[in-house]
Amino acid sequence: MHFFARLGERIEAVDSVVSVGLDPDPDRLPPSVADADLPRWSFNRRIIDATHEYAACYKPNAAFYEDADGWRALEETIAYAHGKDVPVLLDAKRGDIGNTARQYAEILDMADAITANPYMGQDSLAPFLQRTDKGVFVLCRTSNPGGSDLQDLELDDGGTLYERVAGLAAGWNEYGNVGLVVGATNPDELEEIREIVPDIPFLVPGVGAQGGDAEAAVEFGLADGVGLVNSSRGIIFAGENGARGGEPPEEEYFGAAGRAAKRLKRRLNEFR
Ligand SMILES: O=C(O)c1cc(=O)[nH]c(=O)n1[C@@H]1O[C@H](COP(=O)(O)O)[C@@H](O)[C@H]1O
Repeated sequence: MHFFARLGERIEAVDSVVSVGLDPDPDRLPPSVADADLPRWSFNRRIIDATHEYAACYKPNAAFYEDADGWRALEETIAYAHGKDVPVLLDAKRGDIGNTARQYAEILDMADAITANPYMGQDSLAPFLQRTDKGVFVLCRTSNPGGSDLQDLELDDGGTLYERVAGLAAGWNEYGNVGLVVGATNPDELEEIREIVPDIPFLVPGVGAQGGDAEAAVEFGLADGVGLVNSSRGIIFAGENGARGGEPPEEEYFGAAGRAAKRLKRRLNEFR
C-alpha cells in the first residue's frame, strides 16, 4: 500500500495527525533507562507505550542514532512502532549523487518514509522517489531561523527558492509519494506553499519546543486530511517538568509524555 494511503488510514484510526518525534538526546534520558543495555531503545519503548494511541506516525531523527548502539536502538524502535501499527518516518534528510543516494535509499527497507534534502536536485532524490510505496518528504521551508538564508532568496525569474522547490517537488510526484517539509514557525509560507501544491501532504515540524503556529500547521499542512504535525522534545521530555504527585517516578515521567501527545492531538483537532 502507498505510504500516504497507509498514513491516511492511521490518521483516521487514531483521529490524530500528531507525529511524535523520537529524538532521544542521551544527555536528557531519565535515570530509569540509564542502566539498560540500549538506553535509547529502552526510552523509546516506554515513550511508544505511552503515546501510540495518539500517534499518526513516529519520526526518529537519524542524528540521535548514528553510532553502533544507536543503530540497534533504531531498529528495535522501528520494529516496536510497527508492532503497534504506527508508520515510521525516518528523519534522515538525505540527498547525494545518484550512486550514493542508491545506498542511502536502502534505509527505506526498514522505514515507511524519509526526509530528503533537494539541494542536489532530482537525480539525488530519484532512488527514494522510485520506492513507490514509501513516502519522501522534501525539505521546502524549514523551521530554523537560518532557513531564510537560502530558502527565501528571490530568483531572477520570479518567486523564492522555497517556492521553486515546491513546484519542482510537484513535478517529482509521479508516484504520489512526495510530501514537503514546511516549518510551523513560518505560517505565511505555509499558506503560500499550500497554494502552489494543493494536493501534497506536509510534514510540519516546529510546534512545541520551537513555538510554531499549531493552527496554521493544521490549516495548511493537510492535503485531503493527510499530513503530519510533529513535536519531539515537547512530548518525549514533557516528564522533565516535574512531579504530578502520587505516581512512581517512572510512571509519572512517561505518563507526562502520553498526556503531552494527547494534548497536542486535541489541540490540532480543534483546527481539522
Ligand atoms: O525535517 C524535519 O523533521 C525538520 C525540519 C525542520 O524544518 N525543522 C525541524 O525541526 N525538523 C526536525 O523536527 C524535529 C523538531 O523537534 P522539536 O523542536 O523538539 O519538536 C527535529 O527532529 C528536527 O530535526
